[in-house]
Amino acid sequence: LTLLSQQFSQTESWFHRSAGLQSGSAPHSQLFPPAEGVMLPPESFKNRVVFITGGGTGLGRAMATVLSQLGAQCVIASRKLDVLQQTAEDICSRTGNKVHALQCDVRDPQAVSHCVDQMTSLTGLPDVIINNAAGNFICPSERLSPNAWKSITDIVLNGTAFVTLELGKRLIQDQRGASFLAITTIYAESGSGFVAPSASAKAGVEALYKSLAAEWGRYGHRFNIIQPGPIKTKGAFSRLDPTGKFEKGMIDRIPTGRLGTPAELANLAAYLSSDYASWISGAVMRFDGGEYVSMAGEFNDLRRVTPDQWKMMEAMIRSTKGS
Ligand SMILES: CCC/C=C/C=C/C(=O)SCCNC(=O)CCNC(=O)[C@H](O)C(C)(C)COP(=O)(O)OP(=O)(O)OC[C@H]1O[C@@H](n2cnc3c(N)ncnc32)[C@H](O)[C@@H]1OP(=O)(O)O
Ligand SMILES: NC(=O)C1=CN([C@@H]2O[C@H](COP(=O)(O)OP(=O)(O)OC[C@H]3O[C@@H](n4cnc5c(N)ncnc54)[C@H](OP(=O)(O)O)[C@@H]3O)[C@@H](O)[C@H]2O)C=CC1
Repeated sequence: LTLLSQQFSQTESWFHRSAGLQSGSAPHSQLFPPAEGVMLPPESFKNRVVFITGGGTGLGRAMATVLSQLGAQCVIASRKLDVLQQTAEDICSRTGNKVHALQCDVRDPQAVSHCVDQMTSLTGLPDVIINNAAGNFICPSERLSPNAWKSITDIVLNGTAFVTLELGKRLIQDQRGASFLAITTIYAESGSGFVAPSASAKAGVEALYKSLAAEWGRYGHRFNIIQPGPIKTKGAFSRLDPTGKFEKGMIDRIPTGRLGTPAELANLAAYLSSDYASWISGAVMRFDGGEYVSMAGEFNDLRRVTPDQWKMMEAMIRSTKGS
C-alpha cells in the first residue's frame, strides 16, 4: 500500500503538471466536426423580415448571413454605421437578398424607437427579432466603477428590454406574431467571477424572455434563448482573453475538444427562429460542446487519470476495510 501511495503521488504530480498543456483543438475534436453549411431548406425565411442587434460583427453577422441565405430580408442595427454598411453589402452580394443597416444604440430607448420607425418604413415590422448586441470585459469586480457596471448592464439587459418592448408593443398593436431570440451565455445560469456585470445582465435577459414566453404567447410571440460557450470572435476574445492565454484552458474544459463556430450558432438560431420550431417557446438552449456540465461535476477532472493510475487507485480503494 505504501508503494502504491508513493507511486500515486508521483502520478498525481504528473496529473497536475499535464493539466491544461494542450494547445489548439484536441485530437478527439475530429469526431465532432462542425458542419458549416446551411441546415434549413432554401427559402425557409422567404418573405420574412429579420431584425438583428449587433448584426455587423461576429455572431450577429453570422446569423444575418445564414438567414439572408435562407431568403430573409435582414435589418442589422448597432452603433457603428460604417461597420454595419460594410457587412450589409458583403452579405447582400453573396446572397442576393437585401440587408439594411440602421444605426442604433440600444441603451437609448428613443434611439430604439427611431430605429424601429426607420425599419417600419423600409421593411415593415419584423417576423424575427434577435437580441444579440452585448458588451463585456473581464475585470475583478473590486475594480469596476459604477459606470463600468452600467455600460455593460445597459447594453445587455436594458438594451434587450428596450428593443423587445418597443417591437413587442408595435407587433401587438398590429396583431402580428413574431419569434424573439436572445443570445445569452452559459454563465447566465451559474454566474461567473470577473464578468459579474455581464453575468447579472444575461441572467436578467433570461428572466425577461421566460416571463414574456409565458405572457405574450397569446399575441403570437415566441421567446427563446441560446446560451453559447466560447466561440472565437474578435469582439469577445479581445475583451475576455486579451493575452490569448486562456483559450487552451477553455478547450481543455470542453468535452468535444474545440471551440464552437459562428456558423453552427447561426444554424441553431435559424432553426429556433423558423416555423420548424413553432412549438418551441420559453426554451433555453445550451450550446457549448458540453463545457457547462464539464465544469460543474466534482469528479470530472478524473478524465485525466490514466488506465495505470486507475489500476492503482482501484487497488487502494479495494484494499480499504471498514469505514
Ligand atoms: C467564453 C464563454 C462566455 C463568453 C461570453 C461572452 C459574452 C460577450 O458578451 S462577448 C461580447 C463582447 N463584445 C463587446 O463587448 C462589444 C462592445 N463593447 C464595447 O463597446 C466596450 O468594450 C464597452 C462594453 C466598454 C462599452 O463601450 P463604451 O464606449 O460605451 O464604454 P467606455 O466609455 O469605454 O467605458 C465605460 C466604463 O467602463 C469602464 N471600462 C471600460 N473597459 C474597462 C475594462 N477593461 N476594465 C475596467 N473598466 C472598464 C470605463 O473606464 C468606463 O468607466 P468610467 O471610467 O468610470 O467612466
Ligand atoms: N463569442 C463568444 O464566445 C460568445 C458570445 N456570446 C454572445 O454572443 C453575442 C455576440 O457576441 P460576439 O459576436 O462574440 O461579439 P461582438 O463584439 O462581435 O458583438 C457584439 C455586438 O454588439 C454591438 N453593440 C455593442 N454595444 C451596442 C449598443 N450599445 N447598441 C447596439 N449595439 C451594440 C456591437 O456593435 P457596435 O460596436 O457597432 O455597436 C457588436 O456588433 C453577444 O450577446 C455575446 O454576449 C455569448 C457567449 C459566448
